[in-house]
Amino acid sequence: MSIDIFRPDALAGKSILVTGGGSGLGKEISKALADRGATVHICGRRAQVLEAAAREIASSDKAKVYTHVCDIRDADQVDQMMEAIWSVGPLTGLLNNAAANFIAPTKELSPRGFRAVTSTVMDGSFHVTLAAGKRWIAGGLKGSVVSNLVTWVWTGSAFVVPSAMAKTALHAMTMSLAVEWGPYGIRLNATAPGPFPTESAWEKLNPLPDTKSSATSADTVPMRRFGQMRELQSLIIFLMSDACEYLTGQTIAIDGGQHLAGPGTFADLSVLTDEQWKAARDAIVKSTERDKSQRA
Ligand SMILES: CCCCCCC/C=C/C(=O)SCCNC(=O)CCNC(=O)[C@H](O)C(C)(C)COP(=O)(O)OP(=O)(O)OC[C@H]1O[C@@H](n2cnc3c(N)ncnc32)[C@H](O)[C@@H]1OP(=O)(O)O
Ligand SMILES: NC(=O)C1=CN([C@@H]2O[C@H](COP(=O)(O)OP(=O)(O)OC[C@H]3O[C@@H](n4cnc5c(N)ncnc54)[C@H](OP(=O)(O)O)[C@@H]3O)[C@@H](O)[C@H]2O)C=CC1
Repeated sequence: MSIDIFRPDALAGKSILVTGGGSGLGKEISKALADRGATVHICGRRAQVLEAAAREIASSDKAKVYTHVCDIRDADQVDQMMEAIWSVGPLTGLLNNAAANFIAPTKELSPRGFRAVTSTVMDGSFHVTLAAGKRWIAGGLKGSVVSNLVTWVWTGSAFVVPSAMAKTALHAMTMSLAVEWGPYGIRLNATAPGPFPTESAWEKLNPLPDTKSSATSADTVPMRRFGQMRELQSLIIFLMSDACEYLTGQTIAIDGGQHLAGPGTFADLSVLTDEQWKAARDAIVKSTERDKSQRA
């Protein structure tokens, strides 16, 4: 049966775990999944944050939202959470969204600082993916894993090296398990969002107003704006739905073209006026005419 992802009940019958669903992008995406009819499980380390988020997510009487206090860095805690979820009903989808990050010169990072980020992003997301995947395989169930990554999986990024490394590891996990688990009907895809300002990320990545990086600025995005939550919500609904089950192993950038507009391209020329473009053309024609005049 084909699924229309624009239907309000496109995710009816789905049960989806959103890690880090208590705040930021995870909370907004959870709202959209619940709105489309999915049962939503959210996890994080702060009970009060999760409870407050659950009240927001369950805005309609029909929505079912479950909260789980779980530190995804701890594989035993993850397993206990999965047991609790499966006692309600099996998941059909997992959004690896929980993350840790901060800007820092790499030479100043302590081993604990490095692990604070990588153990959450890489180890934590792996623990959750494995805990869901082995239950799907044992039960003969299909599943969809989506991971919120970042465009640094293609470009790398200075000053957030543990995050860039750990997200790139998840990009490799997405491609690798898409192949290994494809025969079981388990799909793995990922998103690579550009800047979608959230309170927590901006506090950690943009702590000083006068040292704003182009990474967290709209000016360098070809579309000249930040991402809008509904755009990321639509992409995740699509990836979690049954609309396009042949799609697996892909990391999809949703960044207004930001990562393609790097300093090694001519992206900065988008500020040129028509007059400047005409002057540039005239100068190029002059150069070409000189070359031609020197040919035999
Ligand atoms: C291209 C588009 C632009 C936007 C792209 C955005 C891409 C990705 C964004 C994100 O992922 S944003 C997510 C932001 N959210 C979070 O980080 C939430 C979770 N964060 C935390 O829990 C903390 O911030 C934490 C520091 C990451 C971890 O906390 P934890 O309690 O586990 O650790 P601590 O004991 O506090 O510290 C451990 C260790 O880390 C060192 N450290 C902490 N902050 C810094 C810093 N700013 N610089 C250098 N080192 C730091 C700390 O000193 C500890 O090390 P030791 O001193 O004990 O050796
Ligand atoms: N905002 C943006 O512009 C972009 C964000 N992204 C990605 O999107 C995702 C969400 O980012 P954003 O909403 O901005 O960030 P937030 O900081 O708001 O969200 C991170 C969430 O992860 C949870 N979390 C952190 N550590 C753990 C842990 N050990 N166990 C369980 N939960 C944990 C936090 O809850 P708690 O502290 O209670 O545990 C929090 O709810 C991240 O993966 C980020 O890398 C990617 C590109 C751009």
